[in-house]
Amino acid sequence: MKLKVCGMRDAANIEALISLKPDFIGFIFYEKSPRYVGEELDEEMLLNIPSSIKKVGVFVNSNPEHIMNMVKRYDLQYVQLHGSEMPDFCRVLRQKGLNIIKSFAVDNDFNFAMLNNYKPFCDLFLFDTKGELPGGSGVAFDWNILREYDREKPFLLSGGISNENIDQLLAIAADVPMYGIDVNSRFETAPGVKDIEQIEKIIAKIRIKEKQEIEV
Ligand SMILES: O=C(O)c1ccccc1N[C@@H]1O[C@H](COP(=O)(O)O)[C@@H](O)[C@H]1O
Repeated sequence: MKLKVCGMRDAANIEALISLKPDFIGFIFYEKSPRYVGEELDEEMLLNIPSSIKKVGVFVNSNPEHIMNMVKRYDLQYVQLHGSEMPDFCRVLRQKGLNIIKSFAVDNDFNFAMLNNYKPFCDLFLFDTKGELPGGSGVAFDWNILREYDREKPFLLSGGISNENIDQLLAIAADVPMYGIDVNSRFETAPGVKDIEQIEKIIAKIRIKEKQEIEV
């Protein structure tokens, strides 16, 4: 199971996170977020992140020119579209060579059939909790609804994931295989600053579960 750690911007915190080798690091380019990268994100430092760790830019209903500029400036390998972007928007960006993660706001009434039009134009889906904010709410949805998903397109799970609910999540993942999880606000000591010890703990839990599965 892959791990994405989202909402990073502090250089020392990013350095510490890199040593844990997450699969993805996310940077929020949504100005209204408390985790917004701002204008002072260190380009040089981002360019030095090992290529095995994929850099993801998170955008909410941004225009394609801005997205392309940020991709080039920070050498982003993925864009996460976390607003109400339509399939054609994903298609246009993907045609420009970008890897697309499209997020969807999920509640108990979520209709998975609406994903069909997105499938040809996305690399990964991301299921987050529906709420008043576009993302970063720290609230989980009832993951049992994932059993209704056909899993034709691999997905990341997000929304309020923490060390308190990871065991429950891993139990669901045994029935509903997921590409990875995306952790964010429940691991923060301050907006945009992650508690590295807590990240180490969740990685250990994921790895123990994977080891148990190999042994069975
Ligand atoms: O984190 C934010 O502030 C944010 C703002 C706008 C769009 C997405 C955002 N983050 C994404 O939200 C989910 C869930 O985060 P949380 O664990 O509930 O805090 C995650 O995918 C982040 O990438």
